Amino acid sequence: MNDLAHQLEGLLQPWQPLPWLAPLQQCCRQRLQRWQRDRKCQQYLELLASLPPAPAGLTCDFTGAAVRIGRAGQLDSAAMEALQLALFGLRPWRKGPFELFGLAIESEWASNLKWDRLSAAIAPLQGRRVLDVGSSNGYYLLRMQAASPALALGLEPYATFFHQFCLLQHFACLPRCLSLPLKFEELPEMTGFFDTLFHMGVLYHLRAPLDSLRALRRCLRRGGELVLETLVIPGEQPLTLTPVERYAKMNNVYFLPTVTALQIWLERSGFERVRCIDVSRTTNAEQRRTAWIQTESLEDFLDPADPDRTVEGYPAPRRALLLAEAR
Ligand SMILES: Nc1ncnc2c1ncn2[C@@H]1O[C@H](C[S@+](CC[C@H]([NH3+])C(=O)[O-])CC(=O)[O-])[C@@H](O)[C@H]1O
Repeated sequence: MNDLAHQLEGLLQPWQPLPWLAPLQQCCRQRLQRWQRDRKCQQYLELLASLPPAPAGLTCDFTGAAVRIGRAGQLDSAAMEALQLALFGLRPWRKGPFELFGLAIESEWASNLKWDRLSAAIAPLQGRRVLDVGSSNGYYLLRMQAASPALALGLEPYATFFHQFCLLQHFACLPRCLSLPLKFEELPEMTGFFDTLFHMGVLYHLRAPLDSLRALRRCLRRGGELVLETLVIPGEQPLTLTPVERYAKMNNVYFLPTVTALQIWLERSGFERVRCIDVSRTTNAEQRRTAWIQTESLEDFLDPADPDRTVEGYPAPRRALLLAEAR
C-alpha cells in the first residue's frame, strides 16, 4: 500500500515540489486500505503474489495491435501455469489484446481499433505528461509507451482492472508509468499539470458531464490537449438523450449528446479548437464475447430484430472521438 504511494512519489520526483502529492498519496492509501478488507481484492493480491518473477532480458513491444510482454519459451511450464491461473482469476479482460510470453489474451474489446482511429491525429506524446482517466487495465498506457511520454498516469477505480494493470506492470516494469485506483473526481486539484488528457468511455457514466469537463480543463496546462471519446446519438441538432433507465443494459448511462451538443459542452467548459476526428458505430469486430470474459457483450445489448437499436429501443452504440485544446 505504501508501495504505491512511494512509487507515485518516485514517478513525480522530476516535478517536485507538488502541493497535491501528499493528498493524492493519502487518497490511494485509503482506497487500498478499503480494498484490503474486500474478499475479491484479497484473492487478486494472492494471485499477484503467486506470479513468477520477470525473467532477465524481458522485452516488450508496444507498437502492434496486441501489446506484447516477453516471448514464448522465456518462462518454464510451472511459471506459465501460475501466469495462466492469475490471468484467468483476473477475468474479465475487457480491454486488449495482449500477448504475454506467447499466450494470447483475446479481450472483449479490440482496443487497437480505437487507438488506430486516434493515434495519428493527437499531438505527439513524446516528452508529455499524460493522464488517462478510466485507464482500465492500462492497454492505452502501454500503447503510449512507444512514443516515450515523460509520464503516463492512469486512473482506474474498478478493482479488477486496476489489478490487471498491476499484473502487466509486474512483468513490464515501466519506470514512467503508473495506475492509481481512483476516480477522477477523487483527485486533489492538479492545476495545469498535464499536457495531454485521455478521457475515453467515461463521460456517459457521469451525472454532471459539464462540471467534469471543466475540472478536466483545470488539470491541463494552457494549450494542452484533451482526447475525448464518448457515446453519441445521430443528428445535427444540439440535443442530448437521457435514457429512462438503462442504455444497452447499462444502468449508469446518463447523457448521450449529438456531436454538435458535445462540441458546445467543450466550448462552454474552457476548450477551443474543438474538432471531431471520428464517429464509428460499434461493431461485433470491435466488441465481442471471447473466452476471456464471462459476461454478455454487444450482440446481447442490441435488439435481435433491429440491430440499429439497443434492446431498450435507443440508437445502437456509436462513439465519437474529439480533440480540443485547453483555453
Ligand atoms: N469517474 C471515473 N474516473 C475514472 N475512471 C472511471 C470513472 N468512471 C468509470 N471509470 C472507469 O472507466 C472505464 C470505462 S471503460 C473505458 C476504458 C478505456 N478508457 C477505453 O476507452 O477503452 C468503458 C468502455 O467500455 O468504453 C472503466 O474501467 C471504469 O471503471
